[in-house]
Amino acid sequence: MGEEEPNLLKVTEEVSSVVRNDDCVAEQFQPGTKISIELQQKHIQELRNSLSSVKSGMEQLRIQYSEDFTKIGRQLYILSNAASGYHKVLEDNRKLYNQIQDLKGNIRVYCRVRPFLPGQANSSSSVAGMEERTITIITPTKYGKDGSKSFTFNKVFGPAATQEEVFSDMQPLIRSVLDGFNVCIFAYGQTGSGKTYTMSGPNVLSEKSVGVNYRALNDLFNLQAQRKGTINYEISVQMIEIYNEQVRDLLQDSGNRKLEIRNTSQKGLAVPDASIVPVTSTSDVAELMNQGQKNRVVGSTAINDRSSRSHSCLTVHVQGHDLTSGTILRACMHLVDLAGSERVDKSEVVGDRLKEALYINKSLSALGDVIASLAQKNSHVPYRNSKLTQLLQDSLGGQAKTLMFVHISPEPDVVNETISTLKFAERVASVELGAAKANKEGGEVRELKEQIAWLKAALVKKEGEPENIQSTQSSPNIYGINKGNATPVFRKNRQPMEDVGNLEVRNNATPTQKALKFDIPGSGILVEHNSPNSVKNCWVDNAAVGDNQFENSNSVREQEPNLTTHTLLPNLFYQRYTPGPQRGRVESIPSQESDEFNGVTNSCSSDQDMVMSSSGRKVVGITNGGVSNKKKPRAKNDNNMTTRSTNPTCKSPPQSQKRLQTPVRSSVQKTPTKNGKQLLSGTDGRRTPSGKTNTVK
Ligand SMILES: Nc1ncnc2c1ncn2[C@@H]1O[C@H](COP(=O)(O)OP(=O)(O)OP(=O)(O)O)[C@@H](O)[C@H]1O
Repeated sequence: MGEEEPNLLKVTEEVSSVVRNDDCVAEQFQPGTKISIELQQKHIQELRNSLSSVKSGMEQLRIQYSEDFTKIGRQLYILSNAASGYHKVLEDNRKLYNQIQDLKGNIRVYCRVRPFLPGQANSSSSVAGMEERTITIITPTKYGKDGSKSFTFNKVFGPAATQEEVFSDMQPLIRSVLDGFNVCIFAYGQTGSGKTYTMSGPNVLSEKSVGVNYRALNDLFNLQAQRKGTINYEISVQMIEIYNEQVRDLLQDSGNRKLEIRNTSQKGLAVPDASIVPVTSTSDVAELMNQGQKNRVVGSTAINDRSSRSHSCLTVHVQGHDLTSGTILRACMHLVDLAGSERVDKSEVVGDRLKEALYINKSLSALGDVIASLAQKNSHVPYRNSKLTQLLQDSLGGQAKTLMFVHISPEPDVVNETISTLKFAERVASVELGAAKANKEGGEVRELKEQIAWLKAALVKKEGEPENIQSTQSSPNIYGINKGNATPVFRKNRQPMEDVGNLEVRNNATPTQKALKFDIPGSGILVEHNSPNSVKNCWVDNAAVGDNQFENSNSVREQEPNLTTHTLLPNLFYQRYTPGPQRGRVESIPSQESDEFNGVTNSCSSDQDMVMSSSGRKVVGITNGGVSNKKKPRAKNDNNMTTRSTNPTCKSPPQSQKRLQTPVRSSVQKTPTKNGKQLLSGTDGRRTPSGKTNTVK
């Protein structure tokens, strides 16, 4: 404690001196300092106040902004909704437009613009603008005052469009093949504009870059699997090319022979001799496409180093069997990659390439002529001027759903070609084909086919009999079928009813069947020219077949010497007996339209097409025309008629056949006479459109 005291004193002294000093200072500055401190305090207070008011202002602003943002957000939301609604409306409009086009049967036209290729300067493009359905091209002044021209199509795809986008837009069309509609998609455009890219893909394929062909089949397989429980589908493909006006099989690697495009043919194939390969998976398809692409003729030109020198066509055949209703549907889809039109001065081709170019241009110009005729609704359409138009005849003039994919290049130096391509495409879009029809065959048609099969079998038997028809007229057993062993022949040659219903020719068709060429109802028509006696006994043909059919039957036969009667029969028969309101109508083709008629059957599904042709717009239906007209009054005498099918020895027909037999049997029991003469019945018991039965003398 003694030590601490001096320290304490020292500190106290120091403090007192500081206080004194301060007092002195305060005394020195007191008046001004006090004022300034007060001022500063005041300013500080003011600053504080203004800070807090700024703060509250800021808070208000923040609230205001957030309210505004919320409002803007809401409005944006409403706007975006409206925009998407607008797009939906646009999309709906497009769908409705497409539906109208479907109903009118317009050929749909999609346009795709190729991007600039790597290494190309892309500073300027001839495409001035694109919308959903419109494309505007910058034109040389002669095409328009404002230097641009617009074209409208069903859909326009810009250079950035992916393969997937392109495919998804045409997917519904492609899918309709499984509902029995024939479909044709063909890629058109100047050389190097991207047709092969769209249809097949680029040279090196990836999952993303594969084209329509592969995607289409893949999609069909998916649907096939989805519908497995209800419909059984069989899918097979053909791949051909038309090179220098010759049709070649792309699925045959060696010894490729020239094929013919048929007017009517076995199984309704347009090119029956081309390989047809069943496919069940995408790997099958990939393999086939590789093979096909490998076999396709390509060559290098100044415009495209892998230019297709041929038109190629992948045809997908579909047959579906509805497990519940029993309905059979058949349809086919052509996927066509046309060779590109080219100006030979630009493509700088010589020799073989030049020859190819000339063939390509010639066939494309034939296509142009066909389109022009169709657009003008001319009665004569020159389908037969090229193999290409023959192949596409059914799609361009038939009841298929057809889509043309027009391709253009963006380079300004080909703008003239671009414009003529787009003009052509506009013309194509104006062609109305009439509503497409599904190739479905319901129970009634199948029933009739079964009857034919049965009758055909009876005739097979009859052919083996020594007696001719004339000599047996008075006998109830006029065909003597009971004398032979009808049943085994019938059964041996008869195919399962389901198959016969489709009237397909099987490879196991026996020589006996082939020998029937002149002796079945359909071929009985042919007999008329050669054997007048026989025709009197042709109890189906004369009742309903017009003269033109005789001619056409002959022409078919001349062109297709190898066709069996199985092929001829259904076509001719179904021309006459079609279900529905057109049933029983007869084709009458003016001679100047022979082109059209000859090709009308160039069909994916010939039976059905013949059915359709009787109701199609190109066919003049004359119910009472031709021979049938003459025979019609005889229908009144049904009860007095006898018929081949009265033969009691014929083995039991299919269920449906029994129905037809009934009136015939009763006619046998009644006296088959009129005016004291015995009559040979021409009735087959089938109803004519008027509900009467067909009869012939
Ligand atoms: N949409 C596209 N995206 C990217 N490249 C494309 C597109 N379209 C085409 N190409 C490329 O452009 C080139 C020419 O295309 P492509 O061979 O398909 O033309 P083309 O119309 O079939 O020609 P040609 O008629 O001479 O056979 C190819 O290299 C192809 O890969």
